[in-house]
Amino acid sequence: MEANNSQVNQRIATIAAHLNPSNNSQTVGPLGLERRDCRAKGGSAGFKVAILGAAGGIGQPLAMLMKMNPLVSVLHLYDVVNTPGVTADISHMDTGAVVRGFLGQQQLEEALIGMDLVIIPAGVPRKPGMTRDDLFNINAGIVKTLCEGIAKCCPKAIVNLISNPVNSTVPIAAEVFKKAGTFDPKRLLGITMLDVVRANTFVAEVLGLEPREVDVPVVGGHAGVTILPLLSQVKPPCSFTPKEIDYLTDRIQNGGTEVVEAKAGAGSATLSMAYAAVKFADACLRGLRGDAGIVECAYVASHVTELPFFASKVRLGRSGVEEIHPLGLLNEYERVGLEKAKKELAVSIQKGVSFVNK
Ligand SMILES: NC(=O)c1ccc[n+]([C@@H]2O[C@H](COP(=O)([O-])OP(=O)(O)OC[C@H]3O[C@@H](n4cnc5c(N)ncnc54)[C@H](O)[C@@H]3O)[C@@H](O)[C@H]2O)c1
Ligand SMILES: O=C(O)C[C@H](O)C(=O)O
Repeated sequence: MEANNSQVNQRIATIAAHLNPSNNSQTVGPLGLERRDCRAKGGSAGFKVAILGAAGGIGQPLAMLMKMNPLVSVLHLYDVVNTPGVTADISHMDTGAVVRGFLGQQQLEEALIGMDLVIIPAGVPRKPGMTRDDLFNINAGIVKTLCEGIAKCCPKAIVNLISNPVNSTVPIAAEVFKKAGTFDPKRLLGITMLDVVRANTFVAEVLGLEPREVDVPVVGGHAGVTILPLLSQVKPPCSFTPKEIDYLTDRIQNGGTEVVEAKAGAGSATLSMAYAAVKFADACLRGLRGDAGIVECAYVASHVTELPFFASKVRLGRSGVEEIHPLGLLNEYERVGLEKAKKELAVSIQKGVSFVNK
């Protein structure tokens, strides 16, 4: 039976009310039901994940991919702009996760309460000619504020920190958590997965292999010479000529700059970063679920070197980082690279620590 005009108008009005971006709290749904209640009925068992910076270049595709992840039951999208639109859009995807949007500082705490995993891509990206460290002045404060919220509202959450400069923002987060008395080194992970994703891609290209068959450990940090691919430890085992090693090391270390220059002022890697972030977040969630043998590279509080933070392979489990793998045997080329990486990392770490304790 076809609906008459007034029924159609009524339905349109209901849908419009449902989508009204000014109603940011998004509680009233069709049929007068609490939107969260009616949505939650279709929700799946799983983990609660918040994305901070969800309306950005990384945040949007990251939110879309996390909405597709069957391990996620609740997805909170927080940003200082545009979350009502992004939330309305993503919430129409017919996957299990219940999506809720939060806009502005006054809704940060609500966005964080009860979260199992918090992913942070909030902050400004590079433009051509800038280093990641040039982002410090803006992003340090953003990360500090967001981490204060995490310490208060979900101190047990696993934190995946994407905002640059990662080499300094992870120490900032650690200092904030230490001040709040909530620091758990197992639960704070700086995301260096994009370096691994790039390394797998570039190495596969050189070897003529399918990238998903390739596993390249990338250790150190996430900027320039601190990005140290261990080409002697590539799986499947293989060898490279000195020229190939120079080419691959340079391309992996400068992959971010390659994208920044290609985007010519329109930002840095967003799509490949969202892919890498989801790959890493999924590994964290599988670890939380209790899956065995989940090993990925991340920048964490570490005793692998004399530095307090270092990226290396870590085993993920129910409590986050359950084991930090040693670097293994390095060749001379990698030992020289390691010394350069440590020198730069020490400065970046100290800069982050001093920012919080100034
Ligand atoms: N770790 C990595 O491998 C990696 C890779 C790519 C980019 N990044 C970094 O990720 C960050 C984000 O990059 P992008 O391309 O998505 O930038 P973007 O500008 O497109 O998006 C950033 C988002 O953060 C939001 N934001 C700003 N201040 C905020 C605050 N106080 N609270 C919450 N949200 C806030 C902005 O509104 C924006 O929506 C940059 O710092 C970039 O350098 C890291
Ligand atoms: O290069 C950047 O500024 C963004 C990111 O760190 C990347 O590696 O792509």
